[in-house]
Amino acid sequence: MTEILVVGASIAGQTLAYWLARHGMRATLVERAPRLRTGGNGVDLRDEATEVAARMGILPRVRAAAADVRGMKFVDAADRAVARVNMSRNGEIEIMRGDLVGLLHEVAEPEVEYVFGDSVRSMEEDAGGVTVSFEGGTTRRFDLVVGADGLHSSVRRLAFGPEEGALRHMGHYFAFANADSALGEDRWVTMYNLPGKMAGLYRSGNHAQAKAYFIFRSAPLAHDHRDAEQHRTLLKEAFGHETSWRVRELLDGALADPDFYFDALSQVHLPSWSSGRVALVGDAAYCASPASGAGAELAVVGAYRLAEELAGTSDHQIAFRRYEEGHRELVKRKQQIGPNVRMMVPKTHLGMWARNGLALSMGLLARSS
Ligand SMILES: Cc1cc2nc3c(=O)[nH]c(=O)nc-3n(C[C@H](O)[C@H](O)[C@H](O)COP(=O)(O)OP(=O)(O)OC[C@H]3O[C@@H](n4cnc5c(N)ncnc54)[C@H](O)[C@@H]3O)c2cc1C
Repeated sequence: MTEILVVGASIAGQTLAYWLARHGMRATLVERAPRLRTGGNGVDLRDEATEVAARMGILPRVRAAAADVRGMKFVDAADRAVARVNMSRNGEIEIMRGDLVGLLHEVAEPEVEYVFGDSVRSMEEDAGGVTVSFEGGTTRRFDLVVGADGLHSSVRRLAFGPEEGALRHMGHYFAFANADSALGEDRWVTMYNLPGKMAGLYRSGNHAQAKAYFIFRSAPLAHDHRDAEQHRTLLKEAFGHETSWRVRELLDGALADPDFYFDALSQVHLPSWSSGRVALVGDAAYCASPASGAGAELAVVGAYRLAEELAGTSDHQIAFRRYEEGHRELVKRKQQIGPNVRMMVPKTHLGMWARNGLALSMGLLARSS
């Protein structure tokens, strides 16, 4: 039986491990965190990703847990909505990231070996397989290894070299945190802009916990993605002197939140998603960034395709090539995030005015049609 190590138990990793097991392969999932990481805001499933969820038997529960957000509203400093954009769903389902991670765990757990609190220290490949040394001190042998360990993938670093070669800085930094749930309007994403910055609130109809988020434009900063204290300092530098709207309140809450999450808005671009017996899936291979609204979709569809291709041939090189050929086009489309970023974070007052005018006319059009 083919033995596959999948590194990272989130959306890509759990989907992949589930389908590998369904195709008769043995999947071991190793997750660095001591338990599932359930933080984050809403993520979207649409088109083929929704079909994959249906084939996994979780679609009714995904729908039941859907975030129930009506749309986005742009507010002024006095918290008045200057424009609203209703979200036209067209079959798309928004679900809190943690809920999706939990549902995937429910179906994968009976089929898959989970190892929490450990990670890969080194990998040595030979003609017959890969010998993996774990940080916890054990050594095991696998036929293949798949990195599903996110934007700052360790598997990618070990098999493809330093992450600087893969990451593309998209000119912004972002942060998410829990917020005072009395703030914001139920079922609306609220965005408040200053030139090159946005502070916002996310209130889903199905979840009591409000979420705060921040985005700001910046050239690359000397930034260590593991250093939470430094992240707090950088966010404070970007927003600490802003007193308008609710920025101070949201910032104070975010800085005190242990689940605070900060990173550069980055994408992953690689000429190939595999090297020998090691492949990558999800953000590790082709992160499109949270501004794409497509991270979960790319992860679910990519994982499903990779498992299908591995099931279709005993030659992993052919499978890896077919997975890539089948998935590149979707990735390329979803990595085009320029319009989303310009809409969320206009650079100037004029840009904000133009965006609000456009949003207003879209709202009026929607009302009259
Ligand atoms: C805490 C968190 C919050 C997020 N919030 C949002 C959000 O609000 N909106 C949004 O659009 N996207 C968010 N994302 C990113 C989003 O989950 C992905 O874009 C997308 O769903 C693809 O998922 P993935 O499984 O490829 O990667 P991820 O969801 O990033 O998962 C990677 C997994 O690998 C684990 N891992 C990392 N390094 C190692 C290692 N060396 N060894 C073992 N395990 C490792 C991580 O702990 C994590 O569980 C978030 C990611 C995380 C981790």
